[in-house]
Amino acid sequence: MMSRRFPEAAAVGVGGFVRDDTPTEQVDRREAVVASLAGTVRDLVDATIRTTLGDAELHRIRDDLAAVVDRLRAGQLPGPAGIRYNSERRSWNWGNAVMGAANALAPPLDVVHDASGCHADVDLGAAYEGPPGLVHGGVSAMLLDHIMGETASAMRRTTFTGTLTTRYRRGTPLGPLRLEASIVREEGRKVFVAGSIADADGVTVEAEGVFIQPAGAPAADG
Ligand SMILES: CCCCC/C=C\C/C=C\C/C=C\C/C=C\CCCC(=O)SCCNC(=O)CCNC(=O)[C@H](O)C(C)(C)COP(=O)(O)OP(=O)(O)OC[C@H]1O[C@@H](n2cnc3c(N)ncnc32)[C@H](O)[C@@H]1OP(=O)(O)O
Repeated sequence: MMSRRFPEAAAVGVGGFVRDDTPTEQVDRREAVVASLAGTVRDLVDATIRTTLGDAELHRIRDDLAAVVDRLRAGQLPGPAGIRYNSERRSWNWGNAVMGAANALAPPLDVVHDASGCHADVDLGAAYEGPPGLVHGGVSAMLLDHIMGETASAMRRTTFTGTLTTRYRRGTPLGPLRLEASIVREEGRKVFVAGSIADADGVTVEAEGVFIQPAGAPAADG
C-alpha cells in the first residue's frame, strides 16, 4: 500500500498551489481523459456496493482490479494533486474531494457561477448513503462546504472555511439534488455565505458559513 503521508511530495513542492504552464488546450484534453477514467472507477464503486455475485467471482474480480492498480502505479505523482494554474488562469485540481476530475470519490460537483452566487445539480448514488436511502449528513456538509467556498472565493481569491453550520430540516434522498449558495455580506477578510440543498419537494439542508481570506493569502486579482 502506498504511503498516505507524503514527505517526499513536500520536498518537491507538490500538493499546493503550483504554477504549471501546460497550455490550456492540453489541460482540457488530459482532463477529459482522467474524467473518463474516474467515471468508470465511480461505476466500479457503485457496482461493488450493489453486487450480488458469489464469493469466488468476487475474489477473481479483486485480483483483476489489483492488476489494474499495478498498471496505474507505473506512473504516479509523488503526493496529492494540489491546485495547478497556468498563465491563462486556467486552474485544475483533479484530486479535489468534491469536484476533482480524476477523483472517483467526488460525485463530481459541476459548479456554475451565476449572478447571485453558485449552483450545482448533482445526482448522488449508493456510495453517498447514510441513513437508508438518504444522503449521509457529512456528505451534505462536504458538498455545501465546497459550493459555499467557491461562492466566497468568486473565482478571484482564496478563502478557507472558518465555520460551517448546517441545519438538516429533513432527510435528503439519494438521487437528483440542487445545491445553491450566495454571499450574504463581507466584513474585512470574512465572507458570510448561505447555502442549501433541495430535492424536488424543496429544501432539505440549510447552511451558513464564514469563509476567511487567510492573512497574506494571494488573490488572483491582486
Ligand atoms: C496564487 C493564485 C491562486 C489561483 C487560484 C485562484 C482562486 C482560488 C482557487 C480555488 C478556490 C476555489 C474554490 C474553493 C472551494 C472550496 C472551498 C473548500 C474550503 C475548505 O475545505 S478549506 C479547508 C478547511 N478549513 C481550514 O482548514 C481552515 C483552517 N483554519 C485556518 O487556516 C485559519 O484559522 C483561518 C484562515 C480560518 C483564519 O486564520 P487567520 O489567521 O487568517 O484569521 P485571524 O485570526 O487573523 O482572524 C481574522 C478574522 O476571522 C475571524 N475568524 C478566525 N477564525 C475563524 C473561524 N474559524 N470561524 C469564524 N471566524 C473566524 C476572526 O475572529 C477575525 O475576525 P475579526 O477581524 O472580526 O476580528
